[in-house]
Amino acid sequence: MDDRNIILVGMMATGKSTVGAILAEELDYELVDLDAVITGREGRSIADIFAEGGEQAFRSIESAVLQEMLQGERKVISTGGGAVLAPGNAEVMLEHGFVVALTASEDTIIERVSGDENRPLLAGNAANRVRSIMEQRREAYRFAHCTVDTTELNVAEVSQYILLRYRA
Ligand SMILES: Nc1ncnc2c1ncn2[C@@H]1O[C@H](COP(=O)(O)OP(=O)(O)OP(=O)(O)O)[C@@H](O)[C@H]1O
Ligand SMILES: O=C(O)C1=C[C@@H](O)[C@@H](O)[C@H](O)C1
Ligand SMILES: [Mg+2]
Repeated sequence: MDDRNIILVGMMATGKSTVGAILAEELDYELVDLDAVITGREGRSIADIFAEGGEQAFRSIESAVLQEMLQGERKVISTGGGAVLAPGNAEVMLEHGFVVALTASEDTIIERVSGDENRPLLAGNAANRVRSIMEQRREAYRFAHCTVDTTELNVAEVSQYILLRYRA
């Protein structure tokens, strides 16, 4: 039986947290939601970390927690959408598990984030921010071992597909 970690990367609202929870349950693996670990340890919201230290402060906490959480095996690690950005993080993820990139169409992401106030990078016109961030990150998720387009799949279907690929 394969004990490698499964690491989910991808743009905001592609389902990393939701699908990660399903996978961890199915495999009886430890669930690590990076955003939740960061807010739990910091005792403040992601929005507050951004407001108080800027995006750079958040990114350095995120990289440190990521590298720590990647140690060990039998974990499902749902990363935040920008965890792939800092130099070296992609390589360390590839070394420590099976990396799955979740994608979705621009319109799908815009619909999934509507009404959610917890993403500081989407402050202002969320639809325009999603378009511009997707453009900036066009190549950022391509390093993954496999990619799943979630636009037409429900979260159970996404999880089943990942399990098939993981066990193959
Ligand atoms: N395949 C899917 N079909 C329909 N809705 C989905 C799907 N995946 C996720 N969602 C919905 O989209 C929203 C965002 O999902 P989730 O929080 O899991 O995304 P995320 O990738 O963890 O985002 P972030 O990078 O901001 O942490 C939730 O309301 C979730 O139910
Ligand atoms: O895509 C991003 O840069 C982010 C996604 C979220 O998961 C959080 O990590 C934070 O809001 C930043
Ligand atoms: Mg998440």
